[in-house]
Amino acid sequence: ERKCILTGDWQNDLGSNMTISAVNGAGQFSGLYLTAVSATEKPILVSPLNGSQHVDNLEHPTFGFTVKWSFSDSTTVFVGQCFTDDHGKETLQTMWLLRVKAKSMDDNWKATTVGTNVFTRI
Ligand SMILES: CN1C(=O)N(C)[C@H]2CS[C@@H](CCCCC(=O)O)[C@H]21
Repeated sequence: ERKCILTGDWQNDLGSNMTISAVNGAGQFSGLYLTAVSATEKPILVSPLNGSQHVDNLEHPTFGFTVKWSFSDSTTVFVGQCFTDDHGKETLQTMWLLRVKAKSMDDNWKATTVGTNVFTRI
C-alpha cells in the first residue's frame, strides 16, 4: 500500500509553504510555515509548527498541527488526512481554525475563523 510520511516540503492553494522535519516513532514532528498571505499588515516571517500524525497504519494517516505565528498574536490549528492517488501523488486535505487576539471578551465571538486547505508536495 502507499505510505504517507509528512516529512518534506509542501505548498497550499494560498501559496504558503511549509517544511516538516523528521517524524519520530511516536508520529511527532516539528517544522516551519511560511505564509504568502496574512490578515495582518506586518512583514511575514517564518513561523514554527508542531504536530503529530498516525504512524501505526501509514495508509492515509490523519494528523494535526499548530502554527504559532511569529509576526502576529494569532494561532492556527490544522487537522487533516494524507491521501495518495493512483500515481503516488500525495495531497493533505485539511481544515484549519485561525484564532486572532481579541481586544476584549466582547470581541471573543468573532475571533476565530475556519477554512479548508489542500497541500501538495513541492
Ligand atoms: C496564510 N494562510 C494559510 O496558509 N492558511 C491555510 C490560512 C489559515 S492560517 C492563515 C494565515 C494566518 C497568518 C497569521 C495572521 O494573519 O494573524 C491563512
